[in-house]
Amino acid sequence: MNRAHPQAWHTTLSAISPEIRQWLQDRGSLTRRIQERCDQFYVEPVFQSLTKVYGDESIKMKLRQDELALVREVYLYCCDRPVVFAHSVVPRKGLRGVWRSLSGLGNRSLGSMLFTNPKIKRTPLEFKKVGGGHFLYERAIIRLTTIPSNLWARRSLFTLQGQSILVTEVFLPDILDLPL
Ligand SMILES: C=C(O[C@@H]1C=C(C(=O)O)C=C[C@H]1O)C(=O)O
Repeated sequence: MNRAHPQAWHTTLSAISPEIRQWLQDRGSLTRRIQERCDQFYVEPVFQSLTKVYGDESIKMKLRQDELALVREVYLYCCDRPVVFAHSVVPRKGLRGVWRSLSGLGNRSLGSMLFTNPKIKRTPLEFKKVGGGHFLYERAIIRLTTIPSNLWARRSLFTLQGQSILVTEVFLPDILDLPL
């Protein structure tokens, strides 16, 4: 726990199970990792809007508090079970630039964009355990029938020609039912 900033995201993981660690620290495409372990993978978009960013995301993306960004939220499913809740943020200027195709992505995985262009660079992953009251937790649990007390989340920036998209993924309990 970062006592100075209890709300902070961490660049290292400690005292967690090897199973969830393998998911959290894998820097490859999460979509592809799930597809390799699940025959019926699909993406379900649940929210997309030009809105103000949440919490510390404005600091992370160097945006003013009142600046609008496109927020895309999806669940990644294996069969009929949600295994990841993803929350992605693109500043308005990025929407007019290199990330303009994001708004029309629909139920295609964002990973199909991010991991096919070698010019896209990714920052190191940050991790955080989120619980009641955190906006990521409150939104991630909407599709869950059994509600855990907290969930592991990770995030990183993908940057192309100086324009970034912040991708945050919240790992849902059923992800641990997939083979490692
Ligand atoms: C970044 C990836 O894309 C995944 C799909 C997303 C989407 O479709 O919005 C968002 C984040 C990821 O869970 C990936 O597959 O690694």
